Amino acid sequence: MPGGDQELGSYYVAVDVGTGSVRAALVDQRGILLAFADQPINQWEPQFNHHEQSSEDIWVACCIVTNKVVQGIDLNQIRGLGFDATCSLVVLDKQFHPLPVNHEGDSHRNIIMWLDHRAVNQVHRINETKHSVLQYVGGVMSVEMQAPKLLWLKENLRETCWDKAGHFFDLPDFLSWKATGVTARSLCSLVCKWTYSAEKGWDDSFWKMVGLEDLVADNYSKIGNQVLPPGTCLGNGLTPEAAKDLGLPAGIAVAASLIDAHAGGLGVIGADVRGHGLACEGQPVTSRLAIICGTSSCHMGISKNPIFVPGVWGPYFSAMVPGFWLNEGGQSVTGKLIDHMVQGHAAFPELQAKATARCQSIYAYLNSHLDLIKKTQPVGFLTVDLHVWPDFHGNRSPLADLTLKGMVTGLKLSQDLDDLAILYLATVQAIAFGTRLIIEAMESAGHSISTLFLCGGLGKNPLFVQMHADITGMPVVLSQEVESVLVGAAILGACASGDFASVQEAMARMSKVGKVVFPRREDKRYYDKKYQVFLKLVEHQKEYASIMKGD
Ligand SMILES: Nc1ncnc2c1ncn2[C@@H]1O[C@H](COP(=O)(O)OP(=O)(O)O)[C@@H](O)[C@H]1O
Ligand SMILES: O=C(CO)[C@H](O)[C@H](O)COP(=O)(O)O
Repeated sequence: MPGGDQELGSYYVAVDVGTGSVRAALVDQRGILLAFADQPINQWEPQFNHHEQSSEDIWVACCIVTNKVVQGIDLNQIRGLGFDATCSLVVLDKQFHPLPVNHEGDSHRNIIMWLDHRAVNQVHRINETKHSVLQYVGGVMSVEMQAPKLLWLKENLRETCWDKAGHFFDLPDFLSWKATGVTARSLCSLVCKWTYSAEKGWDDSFWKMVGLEDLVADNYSKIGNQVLPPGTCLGNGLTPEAAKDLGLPAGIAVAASLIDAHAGGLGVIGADVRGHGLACEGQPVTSRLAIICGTSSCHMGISKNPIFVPGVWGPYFSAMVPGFWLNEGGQSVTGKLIDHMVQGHAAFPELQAKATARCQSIYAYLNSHLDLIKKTQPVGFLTVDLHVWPDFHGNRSPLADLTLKGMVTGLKLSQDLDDLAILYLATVQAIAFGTRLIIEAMESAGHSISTLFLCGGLGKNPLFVQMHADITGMPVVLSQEVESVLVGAAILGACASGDFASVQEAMARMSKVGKVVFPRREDKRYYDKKYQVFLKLVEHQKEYASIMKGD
């Protein structure tokens, strides 16, 4: 009986390809992780703002982790496989071999990563068209989406890449193709990153207007002309060749995949919240905002009707939860920014040595160091005169301005560990203020959000979580399973296997509330003042730019 306790022996394999590593898990029908493995993946930055990866490397990493998580179990118990991955662009030739996305002609590096900002000129021209598809990406297309990257390849690598290309995949779709041989794309990737409409399909006039008419002429075969809802079972399931690579049984169901943030959304947003004293209890699921915080942060809010939020991606129909519209706010670098600030500080070697001596992560060490130096005041008050604007890689939402830069005000001559810890705190706070700005934009356009569901690597950082609660004034729910993105990928595998009738049913069964972190209301006045400063920072940055532009 699907979903019944007698089937607790049915397992799903979930694979999550993040920016920095590939993770896999063996997950049961209750959404519990029985085994976990991870493997770092290579990134190349051949020039500033060019970020590349290798689809071959990534597949090898997927195989390493899946082989590990199924060790010692009866493979007959595995019912389905689900993939999620970052929304990076994979380029293959007509025989499905990698093609170079770089001037060096290195075909091993055949992925333009999501955070790559090489196509600034191209996205600017796309936005100047004011084409109606732009209404569905928050009004302004991001340089991180696929159309500007395709145009860049056509204009810069015509002979070595563009003319030879047979297939452009979003990374999640590349993985499902590799596992099944099916080139169908997921509705999630095409709607969110490629301007496809769940209701109207491709818009020929857009591709012609931006100079990519060759994709239309080919009936979109290079970018996808068969589109399936996430969780749909693909073809005949896992091919014998992929089964051998992954260490899994041939023929098991493989799901149409999801972008990683969307898998995180599925993994957390549908949990039963009864008994936790949360405002969203008894309220529609649209009162919940999933925030997936890894290298970047993604703010996933759903609605029954389309909501147009300037500067926030979407509305996207059925791209995450079937039947719901999705708005996706985001911050292009969050985990990456924290790492950048901490690792670039003069006291970093001292921090590393002290953390290693205590067998702690550098972040656990910094958090305990802040607790020491705060004395009797709340820890957040240590940044009364140190403020950060976090857009070191442009602003994704809600300002949708890739020219914005990072700012720090309140620097001193000291370079000791206290100084590093307080800069780290101010950076974490700045990211949380960015989330507050995104939530305000979503609410003023019609969303009504009361509760945050946070996951991703930064969910392991209690300071990051508490600051998000304090600064937004909303409770933050953490899932029982820290690796909630993998629960989302497992939900896909479970749906593809036919064990659940719908994504909603699988979400309700497999995502579970763990810890709830409530805001410290007594600190509200302080954070409201710091938020005023935060808003001034960007106002001033724009003034500086305009002064420098003037004669
Ligand atoms: N144990 C930890 N404590 C605090 N922060 C962590 C921890 N582990 C990871 N992080 C943060 O999470 C970020 C990576 O998150 P992750 O979800 O693994 O990223 P991605 O999916 O983009 O590869 C890192 O940049 C780091 O700042
Ligand atoms: O654009 C995105 C989702 O739509 C993500 O930012 C991108 O996929 C990278 O994710 P992560 O920071 O978890 O590696």
